[in-house]
Amino acid sequence: MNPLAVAEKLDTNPTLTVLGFKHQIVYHLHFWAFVAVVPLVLVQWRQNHPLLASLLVLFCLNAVAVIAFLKFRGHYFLKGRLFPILAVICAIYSTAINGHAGLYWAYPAAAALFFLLPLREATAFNILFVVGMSVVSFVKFPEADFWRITFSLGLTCLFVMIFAWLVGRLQTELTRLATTDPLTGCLNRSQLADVLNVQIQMRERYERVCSIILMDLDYFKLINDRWGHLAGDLVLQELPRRILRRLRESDQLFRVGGEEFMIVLPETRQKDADQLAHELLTSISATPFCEDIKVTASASVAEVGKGETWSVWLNRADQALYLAKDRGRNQVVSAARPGEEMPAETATEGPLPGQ
Ligand SMILES: Nc1nc2c(ncn2[C@@H]2O[C@H](COP(=O)(O)OP(=O)(O)OP(=O)(O)O)[C@@H](O)[C@H]2O)c(=O)[nH]1
Repeated sequence: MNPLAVAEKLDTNPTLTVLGFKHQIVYHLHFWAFVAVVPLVLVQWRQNHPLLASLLVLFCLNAVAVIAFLKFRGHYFLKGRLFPILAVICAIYSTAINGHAGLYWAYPAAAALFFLLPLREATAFNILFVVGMSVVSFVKFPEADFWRITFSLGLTCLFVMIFAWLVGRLQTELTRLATTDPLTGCLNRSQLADVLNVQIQMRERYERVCSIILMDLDYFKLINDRWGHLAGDLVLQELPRRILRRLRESDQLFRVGGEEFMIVLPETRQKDADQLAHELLTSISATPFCEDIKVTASASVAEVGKGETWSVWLNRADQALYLAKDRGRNQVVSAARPGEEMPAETATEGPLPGQ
């Protein structure tokens, strides 16, 4: 299967929805908080509370900046921390000067903390917040109210913390499911374009090299036909284990098709990637899979060229892989340099599995 054709459809991939979950939360919390707080600026200003009004203006400016950054740059700054810090300061100060009218804002502020900060940070921050609110309510309200406020705010924090913790776990699991292939544990195609684009930017900005290896098992259909689909699956599971033994931490292994894999090798020249590809093919063919299934693979190698898009880069590797298959399989072919054509070849059949 041509990985190019599939990766082209990434824009409509539901995986992006899972990966964009945190951005969505940050966006909506800032947007609706902005809508709610703008009228409060006027109210506090009219009630002659210039400091609180200024803090709220700062809060609104931060919200606008975060929304704009998310909309136009696709990221936000300070990990969204200014929102909870300002919200907490405003809620405590407002309770100190406005009494109950300020206290009501403590509850949404406490909840927002858990959705904007990492869980531990949010928990620590919320403990400080509840202590701060308790001190203010002890000074400001009758003792019965102090206890009510402390317990109700504490309980709200606990409930939201449990909810945020469960949502966080679900999000982690969903991200894992969305980005990895369940059979082999390799990365799936969902982030292929992003990963290649990062390497292209490194090439353009800092002249850093990067190569890819495309690898396709030979006559895999025959393995399925002869030993059964389950044995085929076992071969597909064993293959990444053999490949990963030879890779560096920074290398990434993708399953881009049924029996087709791609390795991204940052900081690796074509010559070195070519040598690695030969070693990988040897490690595949030298020892049978599942004790008696002899497997070979064909591979191609392509170093990223200057000014290339990821699809052109991948296409060069794809052409070279076709050539490796045409030349009889169980071999590595280096991709043509950018702009050059691959030579045409007449097909020769390689050894069949088990032979
Ligand atoms: N067991 C198993 N087989 C799979 C899986 N995904 C794809 N396949 C099989 O892989 C085979 C790929 O066959 P082809 O595309 O003809 O390629 P091939 O037989 O390897 O031949 P060449 O690539 O030309 O050497 C098909 O029979 C698919 O059913 C999988 O997850 N498990």
